[in-house]
Amino acid sequence: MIIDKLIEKVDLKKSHIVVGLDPRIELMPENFISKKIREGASLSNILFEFNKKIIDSVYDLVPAVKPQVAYYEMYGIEGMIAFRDTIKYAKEKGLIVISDVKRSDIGSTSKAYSNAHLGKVLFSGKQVNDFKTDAVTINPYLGSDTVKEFIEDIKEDGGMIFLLVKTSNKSSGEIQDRISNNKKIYEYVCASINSFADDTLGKNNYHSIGAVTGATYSSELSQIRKLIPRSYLLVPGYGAQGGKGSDVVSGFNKDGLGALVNSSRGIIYAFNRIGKNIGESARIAVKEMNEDINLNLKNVNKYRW
Ligand SMILES: O=c1ccn([C@@H]2O[C@H](COP(=O)(O)O)[C@@H](O)[C@H]2O)c(=O)[nH]1
Repeated sequence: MIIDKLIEKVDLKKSHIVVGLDPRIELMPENFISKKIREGASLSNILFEFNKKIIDSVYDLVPAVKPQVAYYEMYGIEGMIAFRDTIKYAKEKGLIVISDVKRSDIGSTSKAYSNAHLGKVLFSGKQVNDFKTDAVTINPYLGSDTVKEFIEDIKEDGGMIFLLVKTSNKSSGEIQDRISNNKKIYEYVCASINSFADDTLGKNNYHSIGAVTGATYSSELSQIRKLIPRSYLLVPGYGAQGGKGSDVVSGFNKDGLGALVNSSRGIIYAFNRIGKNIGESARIAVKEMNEDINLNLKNVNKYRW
């Protein structure tokens, strides 16, 4: 099961970090782009090579990466080729890949999304779902029938899903924090996560249905931790959105596990701050982030190693 492989890698690398792979041409160093253009590289190759530099520099330090599909879709077919190649390469380097696709739709269409990212699609005997990954993010606000389609696939194939619970953006409370029958809307999502989780418990006592909860809402993170104790939390919002190590510790359990903290811009564009090349800067930024999180976990007696 991916949840157990993930925990194995967390332990091996002593890291709770997910590196976000959100490539944007206009944020890449100019000399990198112009060299690639001179060499005749395609757009997909430029995007992939940028990600490859990051992956090659951090794969031994972190358990997982998270490509956000929007940064590939925006570049059309070329972007999606880079998305496919990035997933494949990251897996080859032993990383868990969480595709941030935030999918869901009516049941039959959810099934198609699930097939695309977690299942198996065959044509003429050949597997054609190029974007097959380890885990995906899901928007649960369409209701349980949409989520169940993904759960069928993870039960069959061992993958993971992370349901949006309390997102990191400024206005996430407009709907997610609304109260109905004395409960916030996101608390209903937590209850549904517990009810979906049957038969997905791994050997480390965490199940395969996780939740996305932003580092920018530390007290909600702490509450959500208690509401869904056996779920892994995917925690974006560290770094560029202002989240710090001290904000994310409430997302961890006493066993020192239970949360994966994502940073995208703070790592992949760290060359702006650190001044070394793309890869070296990303590596330094990951080491700093790891230290920050692990030190804060030690301070609250949740350091595992
Ligand atoms: O609530 C959410 C859900 C997803 N995200 C995604 O995480 C990264 C964050 O990037 P940074 O550059 O570290 O801010 C990005 O892909 C978002 O789409 C999130 O931020 N909040």
